[in-house]
Amino acid sequence: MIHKFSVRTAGAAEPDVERAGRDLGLPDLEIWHDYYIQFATEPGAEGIAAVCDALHGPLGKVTVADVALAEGEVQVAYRRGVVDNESDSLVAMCAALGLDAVAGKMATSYKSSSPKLAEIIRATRFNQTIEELHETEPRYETLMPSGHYEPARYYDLTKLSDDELAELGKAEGRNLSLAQMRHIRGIQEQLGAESVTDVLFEALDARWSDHCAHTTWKSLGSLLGRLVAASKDTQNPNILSMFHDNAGVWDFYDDHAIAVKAETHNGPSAISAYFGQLTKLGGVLRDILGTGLVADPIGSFEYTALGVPETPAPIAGRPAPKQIASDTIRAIKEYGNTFGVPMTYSHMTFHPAYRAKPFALGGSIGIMPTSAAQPGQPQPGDLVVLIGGLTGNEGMHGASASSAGSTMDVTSVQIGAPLEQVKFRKALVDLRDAGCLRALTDVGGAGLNSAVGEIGDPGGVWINTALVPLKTSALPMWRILLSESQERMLLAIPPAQYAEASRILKRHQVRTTAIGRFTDTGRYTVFHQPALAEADVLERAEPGEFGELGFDVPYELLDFDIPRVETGPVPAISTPAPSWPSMAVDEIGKLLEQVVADAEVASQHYADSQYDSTVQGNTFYGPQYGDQHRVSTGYWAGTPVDGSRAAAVLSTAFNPWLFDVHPVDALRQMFVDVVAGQVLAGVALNDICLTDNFYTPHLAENWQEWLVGMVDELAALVRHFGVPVISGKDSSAGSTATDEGVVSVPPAVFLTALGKAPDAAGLTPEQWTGAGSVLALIGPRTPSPVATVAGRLLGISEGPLDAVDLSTVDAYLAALASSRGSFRSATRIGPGGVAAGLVKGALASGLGVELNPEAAQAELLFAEHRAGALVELDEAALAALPEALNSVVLGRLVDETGVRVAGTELLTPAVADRWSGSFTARIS
Ligand SMILES: O=CNCC(=O)N[C@@H]1O[C@H](COP(=O)(O)O)[C@@H](O)[C@H]1O
Repeated sequence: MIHKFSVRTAGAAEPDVERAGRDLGLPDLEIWHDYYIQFATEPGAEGIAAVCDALHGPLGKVTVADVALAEGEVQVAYRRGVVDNESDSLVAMCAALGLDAVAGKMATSYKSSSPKLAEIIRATRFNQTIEELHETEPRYETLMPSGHYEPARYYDLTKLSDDELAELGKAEGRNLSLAQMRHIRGIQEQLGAESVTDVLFEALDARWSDHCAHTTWKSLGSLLGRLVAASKDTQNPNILSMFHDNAGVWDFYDDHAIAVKAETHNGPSAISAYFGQLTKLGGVLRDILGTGLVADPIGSFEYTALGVPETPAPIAGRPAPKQIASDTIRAIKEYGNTFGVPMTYSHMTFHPAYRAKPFALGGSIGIMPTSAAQPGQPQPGDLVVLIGGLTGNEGMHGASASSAGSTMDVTSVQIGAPLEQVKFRKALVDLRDAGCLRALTDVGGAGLNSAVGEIGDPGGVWINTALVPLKTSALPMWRILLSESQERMLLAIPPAQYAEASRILKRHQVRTTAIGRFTDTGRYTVFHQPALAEADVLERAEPGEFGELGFDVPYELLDFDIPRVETGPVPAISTPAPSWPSMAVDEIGKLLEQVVADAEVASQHYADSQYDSTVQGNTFYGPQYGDQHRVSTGYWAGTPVDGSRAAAVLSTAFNPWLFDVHPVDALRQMFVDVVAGQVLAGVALNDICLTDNFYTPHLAENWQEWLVGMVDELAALVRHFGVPVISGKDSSAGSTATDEGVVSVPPAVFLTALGKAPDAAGLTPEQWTGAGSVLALIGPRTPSPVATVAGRLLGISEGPLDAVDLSTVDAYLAALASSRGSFRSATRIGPGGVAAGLVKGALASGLGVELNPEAAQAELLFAEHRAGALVELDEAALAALPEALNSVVLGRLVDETGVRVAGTELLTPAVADRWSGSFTARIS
């Protein structure tokens, strides 16, 4: 029997619901969760009352049982085939209450008197790929996912023609090419086997995907190798681990190290922005946990570029940009806040090239003892231990479909459940400290196949998929292997440590199953043998009879050589350089109103304020500052080691409009921007490292040339500045076939910088400190209007980017490091240029600035000098500033708030309002 429990707010609507009601134009909106629970034995009135009590807790909620959906209410629930993560928690909760539940399901209900309720919810809060919308009470016969084990399929590839091979390679949503299928036929022949299984096809489809094997980068001439070689050449002693683990590891202070990683979830976020964005954060936090022998996440960051909110989705049925925006905010809030990690940076960009497939980047940094910085190596006989969430029929082909840019369907969406990850986070740290771990890795893209296959390489490993705890009653072997169900980790535990490890995991309520053993056979072996129990795995290192064999293949047969693609030089673009128009002060004022309303400049407080940035108590600075208004900082700093003032400093640089114009020149500007920003904050040049996230199209003109050109430029910059790149990810399928034709993202790379400083107190503050001081512009200039916010608004779209001379930057950085101490405050110059910096400086501090009359020119105010900064200093300190800072005085700070030039107030109420409200108005 199934009972329904609706947990509703007892009194006034919660702020979140009120906000949602306002956003959706439904002022009387009510939102609540319905939990359906299937019991093996009737719980009775007392049991039902106990469940009600447990569900609503003491927080001003009431739970009503078995109340059907009424008129004026709509409910959104997962489709019947999609298994709900809450099911497990509901069953566990009932067990704790002494009730015999077998399955559960959660739904969200909405109520309003508006006749448009269903229409609005369908358009904004509903994902038809994985959800169903009910206007009357749904009838469930059972909540138990039904199914029976489907045996593996066997194919004798030696008997198939090329056409048949090609067809088989693409069957069931696979993305194997004919060449790859021929290679698999070669494996069959070398094994002397009569047939091979679909399990092997699927395993190799994932293993050889761009996501797992970086095929695009390899085909263009070992691009990753070029970056690694350049980073090695820096001989930077802070590099503890680079590109050979789940994250890069940078030496810190006090015998600690910091792991850093960012990755993207572009493909999934285009289908389900909510789950794509949720799992981008979950996935990257797991990467940090799975680095070395466990790093503990101390910060997350995220960046999303999506289409213009006022435009529809270019593919029918896909979420429109506005929905992606609100789903993103909801997802980031739900994962980050629940996991308990401070948000260090978040930003949303609206750019038409991302309307088909957003740029969904999630990142994290974590702290670890230096002794745990290196990844472990499983030893023969060690147990393969799977911990965390259950495995279900979701995230299928996530890695290969996103790599191939092919259609992703219902089952390719990953579903996140942050609480599951909260449980094993602490358990992993305890396991590390108790010396129980030989090695570990996260389970994410390409599921167990990637985790087991990679951690077992080259020594050897076997697993029994029949031991994997499932959400559904049955899944075929290949689905168990490929499922990208979230919140799982894979551990290598020596048998002698297993008892202790299980005790620790049990204490943290983490599901733990030994599913196989590491070996010294050099073979990767997957089979399904229900007769081999976990106790047998714990007892003996040999599997015995395989039962149904998926594959048993030497690792050396699993390599697939990628043919080399030759590329030409990056295209030469010669367009004349436009100049800024001359503008009267009132025209400057009008332009400023528009500039501050652009999403690159406007306050994103609506989103930022929903993300917890102080949890853990280590945040020293950022991600916002300002006594009067909250303005995004140019960097975040945290002090993650107890009792130490040493700071980790995080900052980013990305601007798609620059990459639209010239990807290689844009990369140079972004590199110099992020590095100069770190030096400005107070980090020494050789204490900075980077992570890269390349997101490039695969069907746009010259995409290969641009990609190679960008990688070579990045390698050259790494060598020049001695700033290494220590981790990264390439997402190389940024072109999407849409109803309007192919839409491609610009070839681009997002840069994240991690720096360290011995004392957080020595970092540069950004808030203006007081009347009387002088405000100056410093740094190498990039005066072109091209790709600036103001330039876009003025319709200037053609022309080159400014060249940045590296020796000028060298001299500037040296001067910056030596004279930084004389600045009372300093900010990076970002989108919107000096003018945006002045407006934000005044709004943040409540102080004002009187600009020199000659400052009233468009170029000075709106050019985005990307390596430069706005600095505040005492007049007396001006004379001592080194030449290489290239300083020019802009004006003087005064008590009366505002930005005044030639007697005109530029910071009008309209400017302030547009800066505060534009972002919110566009996405809500
Ligand atoms: O599973 C959680 N997260 C980590 C992860 O490995 N995700 C994998 O990346 C794909 C998106 O790639 P993109 O479209 O950005 O190139 C996604 O579909 C997953 O397979």
